[in-house]
Amino acid sequence: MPTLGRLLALTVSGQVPAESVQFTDGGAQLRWLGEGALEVTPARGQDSGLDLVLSAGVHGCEVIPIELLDRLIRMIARNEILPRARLLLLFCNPPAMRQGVRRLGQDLNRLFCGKHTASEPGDETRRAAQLEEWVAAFFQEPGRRRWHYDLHSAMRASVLPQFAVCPWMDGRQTSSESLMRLRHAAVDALLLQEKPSGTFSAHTATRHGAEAFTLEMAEAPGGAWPDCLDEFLQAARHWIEAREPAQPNPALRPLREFRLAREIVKRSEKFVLQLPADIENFTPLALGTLLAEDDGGVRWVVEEQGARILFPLADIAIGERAGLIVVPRD
Ligand SMILES: O=C(O)CCC(=O)N[C@@H](CCC(=O)O)C(=O)O
Ligand SMILES: [Zn+2]
Repeated sequence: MPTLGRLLALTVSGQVPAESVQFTDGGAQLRWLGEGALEVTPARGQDSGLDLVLSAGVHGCEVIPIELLDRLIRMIARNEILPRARLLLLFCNPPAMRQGVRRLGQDLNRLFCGKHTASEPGDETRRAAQLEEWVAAFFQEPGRRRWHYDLHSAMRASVLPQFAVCPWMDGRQTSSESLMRLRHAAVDALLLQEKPSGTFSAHTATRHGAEAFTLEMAEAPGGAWPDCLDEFLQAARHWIEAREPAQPNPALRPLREFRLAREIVKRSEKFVLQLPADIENFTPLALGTLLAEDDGGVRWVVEEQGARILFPLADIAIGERAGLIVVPRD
């Protein structure tokens, strides 16, 4: 296998590869761009006109997405997957990956869309700028299809095991093909964001017009690898090979769509989340349930029909998100 197929090991060990350009046996070019970044160009005559970014490790503790991307890169390097798309493959936050933590300084996934320029300079702001530069160079050619899947893992069980977050965009339209693609990747639900944000998928969607999603992959409790992760790998392989599903699989249930109703934000040190620490994502919430309390008698109570909790987290700084209340989309 070309040594660049070991991008994850190179990234974690901080090594610079001896050769920055290599070829697979099938003639695809692998080009190391810098720490954690590999560009793949299909063999001559194989390019289908798709530019695909797959990223993982924005949060260094989310190991399942890192492992999924590593597996795909190795399969490409071993010529087991023959790319028919240009690929930009990114391990986004090497220092946090080395330490196995979500973040070392600032949350990298809040610094895109240029927000790094207005933040305290540090490793994360520099990395966000670098990732934005690589993406801009990658998406340079007009007229090509642009997709980005930023792989995450919510680090807790979920009633709907795999889900996607669609960033807000002015006049956003999610095509039926992109929804079908998510369903084929064993994604159960889609959350549509209602306002601009500084996530990586928001950046590629709003700045480069890419069809971009944050994908929250299922957990593998106790190392038990659920089938939906293999289904995702199979779908990702098809994206890389530019093979669209021939026709909708009638066995697939439609994607369940949700929208953000409210964001619970910690306002003071007195903030207390009144939910079990191990509550699953997408747990239904009864009307009137007390979710959190904060200074000055502030009470977060469920007021929305069909509400569910997403990303509950008590251990956060003041001003940060402690959870999302989501509701089914009409
Ligand atoms: O906050 C959590 O519980 C972890 C899951 C996570 O990292 N989610 C992403 C979502 C990004 C998006 O809204 O597209 C994040 O918070 O960055
Ligand atoms: Zn994450």
